[in-house]
Amino acid sequence: MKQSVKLVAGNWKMNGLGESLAEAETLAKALKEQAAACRVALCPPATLIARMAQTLKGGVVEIGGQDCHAKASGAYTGSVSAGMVRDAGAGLVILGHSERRAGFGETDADVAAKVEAALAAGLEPIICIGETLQEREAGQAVEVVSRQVAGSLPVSLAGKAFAVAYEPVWAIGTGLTPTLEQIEEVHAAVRAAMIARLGEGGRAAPILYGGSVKPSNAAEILAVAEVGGALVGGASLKAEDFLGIIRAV
Ligand SMILES: O=C(CO)COP(=O)(O)O
Repeated sequence: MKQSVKLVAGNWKMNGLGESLAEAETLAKALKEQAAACRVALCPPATLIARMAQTLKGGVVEIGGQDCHAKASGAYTGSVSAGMVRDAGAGLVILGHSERRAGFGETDADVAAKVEAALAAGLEPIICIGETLQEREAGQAVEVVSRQVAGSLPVSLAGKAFAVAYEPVWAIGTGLTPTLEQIEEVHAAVRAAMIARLGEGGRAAPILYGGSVKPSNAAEILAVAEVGGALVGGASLKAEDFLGIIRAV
């Protein structure tokens, strides 16, 4: 099976003010100097994209947004379009994170519309999917992520640069992770759903794992079949932890 180069992306979420900004900038500068065997991206809050793009200029570390609106412009107070995210200096954008699905009511159709907007703006989307604890316990994890892939990935993605991130909701920020067998099972199902949706165009895009990734578990998780990288939350705010994860690839 064709595997693209691994991608390790840090999702800073709504962090990056005061002390956490100082720490994040230290990390960004350390990353710039670091040779990595994988693609590395940082996804700061929208207000910090331009600043981080400046800090990381000339290096290999990429920048991503955490969301964008589905429309290109207009009367959408408080929103930021994909074109604006791109213009600020990002090349990627996280879409459909479970915190947006749960907290802002985003549906698969909303996510698919945002993916179209991201592609139109020249951004590489990282499309997040993942089951809740209740769904996992009901034995529905594979069914849920397969449905999310079918609903959140527009067919126009075939042949484009993008990634899918499998983030079990119950593993985010909890310190809990699925077993390696569970990760392998879901990633295989996600790949099958991507191929069912996009044909051959669903074969190459990396499927990242996200949820309590840290230096101590990164190597074993990233070695699982079909794990094409990691989407890292908490540990991406600490230089030592994020660098440890990158070294583990
Ligand atoms: O939500 C995540 C990344 O998008 C994962 O967060 P944690 O790494 O903090 O569990």
